[in-house]
Amino acid sequence: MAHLAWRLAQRWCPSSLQVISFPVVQLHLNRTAMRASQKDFENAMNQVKLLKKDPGNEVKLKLYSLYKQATEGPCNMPKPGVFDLINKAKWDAWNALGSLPKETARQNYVDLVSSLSSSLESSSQVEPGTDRKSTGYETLMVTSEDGITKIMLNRPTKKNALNVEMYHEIMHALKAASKDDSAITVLTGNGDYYSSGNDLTNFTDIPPGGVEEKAKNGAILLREFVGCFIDFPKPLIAVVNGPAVGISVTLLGLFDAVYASDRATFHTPFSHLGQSPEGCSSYTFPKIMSPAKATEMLVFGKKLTAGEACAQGLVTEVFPDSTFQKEVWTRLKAFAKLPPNAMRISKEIIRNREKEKLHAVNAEECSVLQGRWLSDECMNAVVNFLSRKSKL
Ligand SMILES: CCCC/C=C/CC(=O)SCCNC(=O)CCNC(=O)[C@H](O)C(C)(C)COP(=O)(O)OP(=O)(O)OC[C@H]1O[C@@H](n2cnc3c(N)ncnc32)[C@H](O)[C@@H]1OP(=O)(O)O
Repeated sequence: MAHLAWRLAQRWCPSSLQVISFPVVQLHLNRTAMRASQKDFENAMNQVKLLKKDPGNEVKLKLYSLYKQATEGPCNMPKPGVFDLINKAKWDAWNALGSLPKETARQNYVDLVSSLSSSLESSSQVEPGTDRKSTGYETLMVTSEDGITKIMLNRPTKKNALNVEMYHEIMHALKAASKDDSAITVLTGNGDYYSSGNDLTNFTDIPPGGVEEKAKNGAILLREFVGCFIDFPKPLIAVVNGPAVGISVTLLGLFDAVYASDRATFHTPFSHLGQSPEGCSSYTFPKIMSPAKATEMLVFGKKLTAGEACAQGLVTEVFPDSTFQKEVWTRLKAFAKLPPNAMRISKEIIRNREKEKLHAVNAEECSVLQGRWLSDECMNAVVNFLSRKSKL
């Protein structure tokens, strides 16, 4: 799915998309007061070809659907099958426009392209070192304020599942946070979930080299991703605002503190999914909570409440959901006032003892998982989820 938008774009803009850093775009899709001419529309199509960076699937689907509506009118494709995910996404986007008039679609397309271009100007005006909100991410909201860089997973309608784009954006945000002037970094989720873990549709975008290549690429991505958490140099704190699943749980063993709402749960259903532990949890969990308790989670998929996770040492402290945000952020702001170099050096001395071991564990876990992703057990579990036969 990650490359869906590129394919979409190339279908109607054959030359490669080259772009801009991409912010949240405020669209007014029903604006009809102005009417874009055919010339404006053609100019906008040419502008899209000049974009330097992938603006993300959701926007590209929007561009695709508006283009189709503007040129062909209401959706006239037969509805693709449930497993034909790419064409289904395109069909859904186009069909959602209903009977929107061609002229309105043309205007909305022009507006969208223009907002993409102007977003480049506004984001480039942000001055480094001041409180700022990053607009360059599609799957995250990143803000830096009061000495705290907050990385918020921002796919609430998908329970903050980590798609390929989000893995890359988190790595990018962590690298930026490691160099910015904030004292601490926080990872949290937008909406009711902290994260539902790996986006299971990641398994559907099969490259020309087939499932073996897919599994190999997944293992490379995962190793690099987890490596960023192992090496992160500043205090890294998880603010677990709701349920956490899979990799969003295992990674907690690499954080320096974990604060959870009493609404949060912690679930690693790897055996149910035909998979195996990652995020260094095969090493960190037995150390944190005892081998037997780790086995209950990682092998038998026992879901823990926030209270249980705290009793077992995975969570630092639990707060009532009604006061969670207020209490946690008050505390984090106080932490962020501590001398940043001292905090960094203290973290370094704690982490350095374990770093080599953690990287070795990470490599081994990724290699084992690469094999699991090719197993019938895993493939059946993914197909069951995608065909909505099973949920956790
Ligand atoms: C390359 C690196 C790989 C690293 C590997 C990591 C391993 C893991 O992380 S394993 C964990 C994988 N996660 C799951 O198995 C969770 C699957 N999701 C669910 O079981 C349920 O969605 C839920 C229990 C989390 C929530 O159920 P609920 O009924 O409240 O909401 P839904 O209607 O199911 O979800 C809303 C919406 O979000 C989509 N979605 C949620 N989680 C995922 C996910 N992990 N992958 C893909 N999509 C997900 C769900 O399909 C719904 O989408 P639609 O509204 O479009 O139907």
